[in-house]
Order: sequence, then C-alpha cells, then structure tokens
Amino acid sequence: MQTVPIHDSALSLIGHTPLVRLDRIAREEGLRCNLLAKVEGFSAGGSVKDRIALRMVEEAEKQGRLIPGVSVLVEPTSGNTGIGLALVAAVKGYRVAQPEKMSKEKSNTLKALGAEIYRTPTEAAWDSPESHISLAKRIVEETPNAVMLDQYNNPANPDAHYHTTALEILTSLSLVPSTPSRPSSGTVDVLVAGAGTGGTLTGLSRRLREANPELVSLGVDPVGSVLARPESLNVLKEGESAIYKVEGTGYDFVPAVLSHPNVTHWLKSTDTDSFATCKRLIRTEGLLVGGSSGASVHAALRWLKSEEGWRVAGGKEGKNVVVVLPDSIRNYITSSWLNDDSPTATADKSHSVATDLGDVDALARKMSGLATPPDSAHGDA
Ligand SMILES: N[C@@H](CCSC[C@H](N)C(=O)O)C(=O)O
Repeated sequence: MQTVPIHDSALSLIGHTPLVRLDRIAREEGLRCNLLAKVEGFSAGGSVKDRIALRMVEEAEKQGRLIPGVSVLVEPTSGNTGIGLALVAAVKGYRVAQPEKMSKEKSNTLKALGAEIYRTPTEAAWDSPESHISLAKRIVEETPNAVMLDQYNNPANPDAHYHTTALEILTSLSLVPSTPSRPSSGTVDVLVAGAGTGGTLTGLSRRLREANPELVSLGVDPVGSVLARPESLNVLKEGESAIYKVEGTGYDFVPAVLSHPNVTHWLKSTDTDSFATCKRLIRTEGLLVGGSSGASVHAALRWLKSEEGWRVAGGKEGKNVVVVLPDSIRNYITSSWLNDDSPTATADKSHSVATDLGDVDALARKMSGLATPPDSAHGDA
C-alpha cells in the first residue's frame, strides 16, 4: 500500500499488496529456496482482480467509451472481477451488471456495492445460450449505454499485472539485500499463478521475464479445465470430474488474454489438494486466503520437490519463488469446504447475474428460464 498521509479514495488502495515469506511451510517441506507469496487479498476490493478492473475502466475512459453517471458496466465474472468493477464504479459513478458463479459472500459484497445478482448454471458451456457470457452479451445488446469491458479479451487485463503487480514484486525484491542468512538472487526465479482469464499469469510472466530471461512461469489449472498445455494434461483420468469447486480459475475455453508461449510449465490442481493447502496456509502461516491460493501453493510445492524443480530452485538457496495468492477468506466464510471437516465438502454449482438497474432487472426477469432471481440465490463457492 502507498504511504500517503490521506488517500483520495479507495482506488489508491487497489494493489500495493505485501510480499510475504512462507517460511514455516518452506521449512516443513525442506525447501532451500525463498518461498514468497504476493497476498492480493489485501487489495481494496479483496482480490487480484481489483487491478484489472481499475485499468480496464481507466483505459475505456481514455477511449471515451464510458460516461460517469450514464454508462452501465456489464461483465461475465465469477465474482472477484465483478467486485473490483463494482468498487471502481461506486467511486467513479458508473452502474454495474455482472453475471457468473460466485459464493454467497461475493454476491453479498456485490450487492453492498450497488449490484444485483442473478445466477446462471455453472455447467453451461461458455458459448451456450445459458452461459454467463452469452447472457452478459444479451444484456449489453438490450441495455442503453451498456459497456462490457470484457476481461477475457481486454489487453488492459494482462497490462495491469505487467505495469503494477510485477513492478511491485521486483521493487520488493530489490529493496531486500542478499545476506548470508537470507540469500536472494534479487529477481524472480519462479512464478506460480493460477489461470482463469490467464491475464495475471500472462502479464506477470512478460514483465518478470524481461527482468530474468531464465524465469520459470508455472501456470496452475484445475482438473476439468482446458487451459493447461500440452492439452493431454487436460484429459480426465478415470474417476475425475469436469466440475471443480475452487472458484476463480479454469475455463472450458481459452481466453484471448492467455498467452501460452509466456508460460513454461503447467500443473493441474484438484479441489482436495487446493482446499487442504488453503487451510494449511491459514493455520501455518496465518494468511487468511481463499481456495485458489491453496491450489497455487500446492502446485508450487509439488514442482519444487520434483527432480527438475529441486535442481532449478527448490534445492537452491537464494532462488526466489513467488506464488500469487488471489483472494481472501472473506469470500468463503460460510463455504462448506472451509467449515466442514471434509476438504471436498460440496460447493455451489451456479453462476450469477448482477445488476442494479431497472431495465436490466426487467431483462433478467424476461430471461427467468435462464437465470435464478437474486433472492433465491444461495451457495457457498
Ligand atoms: N471459470 C472460472 C472463473 C474464471 S476467471 C474470471 C475471474 N476470476 C473473475 O473474477 O471473474 C470459475 O469457475 O470460477
């Protein structure tokens, strides 16, 4: 967070998140490298997605696409991008309409920021008429002054991480000298991040590789998603399901903002490992993070302890491994996976539509065959 006497608004509380040593987990795992976490839950809206929301809005303003008090922002989102956009919209005076899968906590936060929630089925293929993406497009077509900033295709998404997240990480590392007790290469040697739109992974990999051409960029993709490469990684094994409960990562199509050539390695994640490692982060490191953070840390540990990972970084003092922790426990306080003993406890399987507008409201009612009205919204993931 910037050190300024008084902030002009919540917008300057977006980003500027801490880089934190995961020393206890690293010690338990016998790692010799520095295991570091970029803890994005400290951002104003509570997630890594605040950054792209602000940048997409600012770029659209520069292009003259948005008029405060008039424009309606419409976005298909699993929640965090929606919260980021609703927060920016609240400060800047735009109105919001946002469809997708989300926890009860995310939808409550959206409502508090002035949005209204409708759900669409998670199982719907991205290009089917029932999907959150199709519904968002129809809302845009039928709503005056509606604009979809489109996190899946908008270059401002990876650019936000190229220009802010990556620079913050490099600055943090440059401020900490290498000492005999705390050796440091001074740069990022391994980046680990989940992919949903792929914007975080792409933008960070691009900038961090400029600083270190040897960067290992490790993408984490849930079992059931199709983002990993080679594509054979995405083929379901016996007993595996295409439905995953961890929110915010994975997809059934490859968004344009995901640049595969920038990613050197991919690992698939499971709900069981992700939720168990999330709880480990909370109990061992005191970091109140969400399920996708567990996915990335679990993947990082797996790779660092593999033959290649140990040789490249895990077994080497001074190598810096940075894992992005995208959001916080705030989004999942009532989630069954967090509260039940079983790490794979059931999660909600629906998507949502959020709107605060009479005209969009009417449109959503017209589509009642596709979307569940807000008051019956439920679920925990
Ligand atoms: N399909 C994913 C979400 C993908 S990326 C969108 C992003 N994290 C957002 O906040 O909108 C899922 O199942 O959650």
